[in-house]
Amino acid sequence: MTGYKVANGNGTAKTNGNSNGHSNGHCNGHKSADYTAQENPTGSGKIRCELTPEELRALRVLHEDTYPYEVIEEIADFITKGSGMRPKIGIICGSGLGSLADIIQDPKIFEYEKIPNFPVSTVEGHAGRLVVGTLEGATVMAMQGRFHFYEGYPLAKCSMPVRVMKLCGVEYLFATNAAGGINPRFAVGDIMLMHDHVNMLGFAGNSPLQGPNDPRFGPRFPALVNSYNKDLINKAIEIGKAMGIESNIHVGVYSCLGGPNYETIAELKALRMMGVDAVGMSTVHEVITARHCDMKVFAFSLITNKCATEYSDKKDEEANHEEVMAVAKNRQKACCELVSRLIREIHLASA
Ligand SMILES: O=P(O)(O)O[C@H]1O[C@H](CO)[C@@H](O)[C@H]1O
Ligand code: HPA
Repeated sequence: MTGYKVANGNGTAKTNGNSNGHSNGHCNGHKSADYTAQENPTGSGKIRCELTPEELRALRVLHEDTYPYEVIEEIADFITKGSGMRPKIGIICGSGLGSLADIIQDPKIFEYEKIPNFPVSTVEGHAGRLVVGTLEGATVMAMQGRFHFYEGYPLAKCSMPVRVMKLCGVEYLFATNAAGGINPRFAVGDIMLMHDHVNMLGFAGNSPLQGPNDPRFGPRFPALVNSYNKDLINKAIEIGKAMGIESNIHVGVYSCLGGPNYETIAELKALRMMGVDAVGMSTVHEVITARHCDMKVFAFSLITNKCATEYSDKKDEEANHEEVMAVAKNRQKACCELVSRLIREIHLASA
């Protein structure tokens, strides 16, 4: 064993073995990739200048996770050239809410696996396609499938597509999610317009903006008060009234936890005491990234389950992804109408 550890980009550490005979402690003049020379742990005192394939792979994974401006630019070019469009509105579809992308007209579809340097979706209810087209006259791009921290992606990678959207020309981010309702006034199927968030991953020292800051995206220390656009919230409330679903629309605070496990009763009680109304495992890092690069943000949670905040033996009070998906499917029509009408207003106001 050479005995040192490299992060593999999934938050775990791997120990590299000296299995292929390359780490022999000699400089052989071979021009290798970018790396820091290590003192040879075999004790010969010489510097080892060649990386093992495992080390190179680990470095590549780390590099992929950093997504420099130029890489994001390449992805954005791929999408704008491939679609012939510079979309103005970006939509992220929550669990079971992929139909928000199905209503896009004249769609150009990009499978994530065919987009260079793009991660892949691994969660049921997240198809893994980027759809570019028009909706209510506005140019839009929608992520039918988002990336979550619990899938093993670092937060910067989870929200990297928001920067792609920015470089494609997007000015407005619409982020949607399925969430558990903690506010006792919320019913399953209600929609909570997000007006603020509690970033539990941030409390734990994790941010999509960690690492060197590239000022071409935004400032080192972005302010997050007023992250959720008040005009859009007010317009959405008006639209809710016009749709006759006023009593199912709330304005509240969302909190993102790491997942994939759902919360304990004690955690839910603590969140409620902190003023949280709905809980999920996404969205917050996307909003932070969007605000960092000065996008206007509108976000909502579809309440797919009520979170129990008292101890009980009842199985039906436990959250599960099948229920989340089923409720989202039932409410997709209302969610699509809300989004379409709001996009129409934005489009008309800017025409
Ligand atoms: O936030 P979205 O992607 O809508 O999904 C929510 O639903 C899943 C749990 O059922 C979690 O991924 C949670 O974050
Ligand atoms: N907790 C966390 N994430 C969720 C929930 C929940 O109850 N429902 C949907 N996503």
